[in-house]
Amino acid sequence: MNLKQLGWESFFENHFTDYDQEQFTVGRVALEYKRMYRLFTEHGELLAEITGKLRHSATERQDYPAVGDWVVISARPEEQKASIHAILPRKSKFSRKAAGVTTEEQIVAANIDTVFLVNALNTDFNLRRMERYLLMAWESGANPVIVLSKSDLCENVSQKLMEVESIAMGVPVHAISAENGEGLDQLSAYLEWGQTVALLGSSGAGKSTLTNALFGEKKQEVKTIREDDDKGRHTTTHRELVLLQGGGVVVDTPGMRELQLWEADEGVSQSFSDVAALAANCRFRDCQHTTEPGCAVQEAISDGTLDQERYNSYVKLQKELAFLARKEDQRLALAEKNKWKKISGDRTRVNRK
Ligand SMILES: Nc1nc2c(ncn2[C@@H]2O[C@H](COP(=O)(O)OP(=O)(O)OP(=O)(O)O)[C@@H](O)[C@H]2O)c(=O)[nH]1
Ligand SMILES: [Zn+2]
Repeated sequence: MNLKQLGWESFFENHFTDYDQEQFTVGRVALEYKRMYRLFTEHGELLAEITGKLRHSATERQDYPAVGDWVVISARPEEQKASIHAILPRKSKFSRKAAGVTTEEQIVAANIDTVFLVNALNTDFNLRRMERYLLMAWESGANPVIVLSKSDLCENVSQKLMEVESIAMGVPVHAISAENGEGLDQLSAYLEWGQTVALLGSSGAGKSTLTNALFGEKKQEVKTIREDDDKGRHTTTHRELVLLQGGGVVVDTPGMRELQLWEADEGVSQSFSDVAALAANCRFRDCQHTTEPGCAVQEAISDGTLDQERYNSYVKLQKELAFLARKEDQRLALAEKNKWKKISGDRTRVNRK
């Protein structure tokens, strides 16, 4: 496998120079099991475990490898195995709140260049949802592209395109149909050699159909490793990174389907830069945009330049984010405490020797 095709580039290379090049090489995580990782490497596919040292220094879930991560490994190609020593810094990442009572960050996929925000042009069409997806995309560090699918089922595509462009804030918007192939060629620019693409969108939006239409015949067969377990020998074919022939990589993880909003402060200001620009013109610095005199936001709503629903959506997201931030603060305090417990625990063990 060619590292460049897998998405290896100077960003990662620069970080890899910190490691001994004689001893280590790199791989990209294609699938995550409970304790094992399936990696794409120069030596083909390897099955890897993280070293005790890495496990020991990991205090949070995000300290463990995720699909799409580039990891520093020592490879044992003859056994088709490897050990993961470190995770290289992530260029972008999609996270979600890990299930449970605490809001721990769980990384769903890392190092995505472009994310297709897929929304169907029929009954699925919902600007408020698109705003949320945009927010997640900005927050992730990947470049969003809005894909309006099922254009064959829509009578007024140009009207819809205009509506979307009003909230898209300069993000490219493409109307496509996997059914009749319309617009598909516009997407190929994002799928060049070495590029990593992911798709986000609600169930039924047409992600799988689009994936098949775009990549169906391009999927590269990956030589599978046979592995032993107590049930005997078998081969797994499922991968969450899909390699394309002559192209890049598609991330296809179930986790992307369940994404929730996570700490998206920066995303809010980018997605709602129109609201932020208006708010800067309010007479009072601390204007709450409710009943204050000289409120530019309320003015814009009443003269129709700002859509009331868009503003409501902004307020709602702000509230959700404030709530998440409070939970996150509590979680960080706890993580810090646990880290110190772990460190002082180590010291106790050392002292006892
Ligand atoms: N008419 C038309 N139907 C489409 C198009 N793309 C997808 N569909 C149909 O929409 C339905 C849902 O498509 P999927 O690709 O399974 O949607 P998905 O987003 O992958 O859904 P999940 O797997 O639940 O996340 C299927 O019945 C598709 O045949 C299109 O361009 N035109
Ligand atoms: Zn105001």
